[in-house]
Amino acid sequence: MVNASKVPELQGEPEEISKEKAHLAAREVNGPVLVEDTCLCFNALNGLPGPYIKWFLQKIGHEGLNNLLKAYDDKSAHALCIFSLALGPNTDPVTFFGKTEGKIVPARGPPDFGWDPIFQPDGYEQTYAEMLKEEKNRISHRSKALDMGRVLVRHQTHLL
Ligand SMILES: O=P(O)(O)OP(=O)(O)OP(=O)(O)OC[C@H]1O[C@@H](n2cnc3c(O)ncnc32)[C@H](O)[C@@H]1O
Ligand SMILES: [Mg+2]
Repeated sequence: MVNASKVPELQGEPEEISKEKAHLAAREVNGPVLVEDTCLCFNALNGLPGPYIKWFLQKIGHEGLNNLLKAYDDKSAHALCIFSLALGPNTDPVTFFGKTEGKIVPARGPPDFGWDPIFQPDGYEQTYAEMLKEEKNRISHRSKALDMGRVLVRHQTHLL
């Protein structure tokens, strides 16, 4: 387990942040690490809040996030999950990710997990929060990232 306080809060594009975080964490533990980050990217805002969604959610909540898009007709967004696997401090981390397209809506459904109530995936009438867990897991950014991870590991046996 890495002491998260020793890993600096990085800024930049999601993939760079994830890779650098894995690299720093691998240096800290002097061994292999797998890091995961989740971004919520508003297309009208060129991808923001993106990797900073945790802080935006904490500070302005679901209503504030909806308000950020008030000035725009485009409410589309994507949920992005990025994993980076660093086998050690001296190897380049391998990154895999998954993306689910959708739109930002006024909160609906149980408010117990993150921004689930304000994200409605394309092709669905329900928000992530209104879906059954199994249904969300089937289409989620995270499950797509893990699918890509499985494919990568299968094709790169030297990773194991
Ligand atoms: O800073 P770290 O240690 O990564 O903490 P974290 O895992 O809570 O933070 P992330 O940046 O990875 O997550 C971004 C935010 O998105 C939320 N979140 C993550 N996965 C989500 C999902 O599938 N649906 C809704 N919200 C999610 C989570 O609660 C955070 O507020
Ligand atoms: Mg995280």
